[in-house]
Amino acid sequence: MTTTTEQAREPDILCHGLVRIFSTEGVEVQALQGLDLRVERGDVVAIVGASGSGKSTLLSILSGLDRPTGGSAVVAGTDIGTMSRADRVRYQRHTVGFVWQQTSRNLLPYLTAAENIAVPLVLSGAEARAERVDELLSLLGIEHCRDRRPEQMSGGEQQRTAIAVALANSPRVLLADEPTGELDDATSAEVLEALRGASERLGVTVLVVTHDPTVSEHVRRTVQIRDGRTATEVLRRTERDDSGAEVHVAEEFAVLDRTGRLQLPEEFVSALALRERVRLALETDHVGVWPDGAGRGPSVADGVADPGGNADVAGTADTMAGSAGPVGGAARSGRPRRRDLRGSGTDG
Ligand SMILES: Nc1ncnc2c1ncn2[C@@H]1O[C@H](COP(=O)(O)OP(=O)(O)OP(=O)(O)O)[C@@H](O)[C@H]1O
Repeated sequence: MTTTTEQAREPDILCHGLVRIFSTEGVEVQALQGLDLRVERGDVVAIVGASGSGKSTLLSILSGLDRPTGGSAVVAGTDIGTMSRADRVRYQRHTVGFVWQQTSRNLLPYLTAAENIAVPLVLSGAEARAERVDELLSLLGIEHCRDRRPEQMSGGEQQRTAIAVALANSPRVLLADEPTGELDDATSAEVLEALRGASERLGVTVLVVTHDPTVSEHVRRTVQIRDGRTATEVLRRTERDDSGAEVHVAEEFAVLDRTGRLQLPEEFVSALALRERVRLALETDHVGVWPDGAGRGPSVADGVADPGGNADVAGTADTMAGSAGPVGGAARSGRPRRRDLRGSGTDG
């Protein structure tokens, strides 16, 4: 039996080896290629990645609109791959809320903000609806939009109303696909802050897919997807420096999956012209990676690595903690041409 303490520790989103293959006219596209992701309860996480990397496919699966071809996805204790049709309705009504990029998908155009927020409450047979509508209008700072239809609101107000609709039935997880895609920078910031505020006040877990470069100012964790897999993560925290001033620190990590695979950053691959095969060596506190054919890599016979003239791309136990920049950091002395990703950078 699962105890309350164990439940509190369970992540709200747990994906293992998630695969989604689309087949159209005999052509197969692997949109997700064994994606692993863990999001703790109450976290706000941004998913970023190039177009076609699999972000929307991931969100469709987590929202119960699509099924994975392989692997598993468990959201707030519900296994998405095995749920029945009835489970799905319950799941979409009570466990997850969604916000899409297009307002037309989020709000009914002929209803006011208050009426839109009431719709999911009516569908689920909730009581005390008027109080809940008031509470959400106030939480999202849109009381002034109560009696306005979407066309009478700004883009940001429409998206904040959409967040209120998504939160109406108190879901554990809020999924947002490009919620700021049609907004200017200032309005995007308002919407991202609204998501963060909702998480802080209600404890809801938020996963937001975005191209918005300013997202880093609003979330503590950004996960990058590349070719259908989680590739790197940036974690941010606030610290005090020696003079007591507040500084924002960002660290970049590579993601190591359960089978030990990790993706090297593109910059590293191109900097050393790594192709097809690389040489690896286990050192006392890190793993070295050398181009094949460099001629000076680790000796297979004695297992001793010779880093001279090569770059050492991996870090210590935390694998690849990097600086605030895309990738890069201070070189260590005594190891020529070495680019070390460890160490903290400040981004503000
Ligand atoms: N229904 C589908 N049928 C066939 N291929 C699909 C389908 N949906 C997505 N794909 C393909 O899967 C891959 C991942 O698509 P997805 O929409 O998840 O990417 P994305 O990262 O969200 O991209 P964008 O940022 O442009 O929205 C792409 O190659 C896409 O063409």
